[in-house]
Parts: sequence; structure tokens; C-alpha cells
Amino acid sequence: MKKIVLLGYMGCGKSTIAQKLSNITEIPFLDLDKCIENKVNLTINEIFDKHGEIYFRKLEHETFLELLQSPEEIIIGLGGGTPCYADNHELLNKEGVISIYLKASIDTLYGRLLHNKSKRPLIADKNEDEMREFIATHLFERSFYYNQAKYKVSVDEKTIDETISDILELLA
Ligand SMILES: Nc1ncnc2c1ncn2[C@@H]1O[C@H](COP(=O)(O)OP(=O)(O)O)[C@@H](O)[C@H]1O
Ligand SMILES: O=C(O)C1=C[C@@H](OP(=O)(O)O)[C@@H](O)[C@H](O)C1
Ligand SMILES: [Mg+2]
Repeated sequence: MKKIVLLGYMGCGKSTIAQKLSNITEIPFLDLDKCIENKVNLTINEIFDKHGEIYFRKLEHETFLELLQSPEEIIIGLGGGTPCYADNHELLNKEGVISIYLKASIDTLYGRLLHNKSKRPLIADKNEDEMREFIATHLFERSFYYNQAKYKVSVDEKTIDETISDILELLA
């Protein structure tokens, strides 16, 4: 069954857009981070603190595979790093997968993440100056993986509803 997969950098709106898209389409939504947290009964921060990022990436890959193998039609909101590890980017064009890269500029991401970083261990300890440089470098390094998505939707200067209507047009 169809899997609609939303991907992109931290702060581009995957979790928010996926939830609202689910409400509108009545297709169930699963946030990969939340599935991981429920599986090990730890927050993302706790996983990074107690077990480290390698352990998280292994869990992320296994859980992503499980969601893709489920028999139902679902919307999956990935974590920002999911496409970039364990060859997960190759799963973005599997049969039945509709992958959509929510593309945001550095300015858009910076504006959203500056006050929204405490639950994101990769940037939680970055100050304002470090954040912009980190996002710019990290986004550049990851763009190859994000660009493997079947579709790309720019989210800059758009409301949540405008982004949703762009996605609905793709799905029509
Ligand atoms: N189109 C939008 N316009 C303004 N703010 C947005 C938009 N989409 C998401 N946000 C906000 O950006 C932040 C990050 O959104 P989130 O869904 O957590 O992103 P991700 O899951 O990609 O990291 C949240 O505070 C959310 O409310
Ligand atoms: O970019 C990343 O490597 C990560 C993004 C996070 O998800 P969001 O993109 O929803 O913040 C979460 O998976 C973890 O903190 C790692
Ligand atoms: Mg998210």
C-alpha cells in the first residue's frame, strides 16, 4: 500500500505538515521519531545521551524499514537525518513510496530552529552564531540525500496550509 514520506532538514515542517495532511486526507500518520521513542521508551535526547548517535541511526533505519513494510497506507514524517544514513535514501523511490522533500532555505530553517532546538540534540548546544553556520554546512552535506526524493516542495514564505495544498496537488 502507498506510503507518503515527508523528508527534509530539521525544522522544515515534516512533523507538522504530516500531521495536518493526515487530518485532511484521513490517511494515518506516523512520525518516525515518535515511533523510535515509543519503541525504546526514551526521548531522542535520552537515546543520544545514553547510547550515542550510531545506536540512534541503527534504530532509525530498522524502524523506517518496519514502517515501509506495514500493509497500510500511511503518511510517514522522517527525522532530518533519516535519508542520510544506512542507504535509507535508496528506499525513497521504492515501489509504492511517494517521497516529498520539504525544501527550506537556511534563513527559514534558522528562524524556526533558533527557538526550537532543545529536543534536537545535534543543535541543542549551538548558540545563534554557531547555528547558522552549522545549518548551512549540514544542509549542504545532506542535500544529495534529500534530492533523491521523488518530489520537491519549497516551504519558504508559505503557510502550513499553502504547503499542504502543494502536496495535495502532487498526490492528485
Ligand atoms: N509552514 C510553516 N510556517 C511557519 N512555521 C512552521 C511551518 N511549518 C512548521 N513550522 C514550525 O516550525 C517548527 C518545526 O516544525 P516541525 O514540524 O517540528 O519540523 P521537522 O519535523 O521537520 O523538524 C515548529 O515550531 C512548527 O510549528
Ligand atoms: O537531522 C537529524 O539528524 C535529526 C533530526 C531530528 O528530527 P526532526 O527533523 O524532526 O527535528 C531527529 O531525528 C534527531 O534529532 C536527528
Ligand atoms: Mg520532526
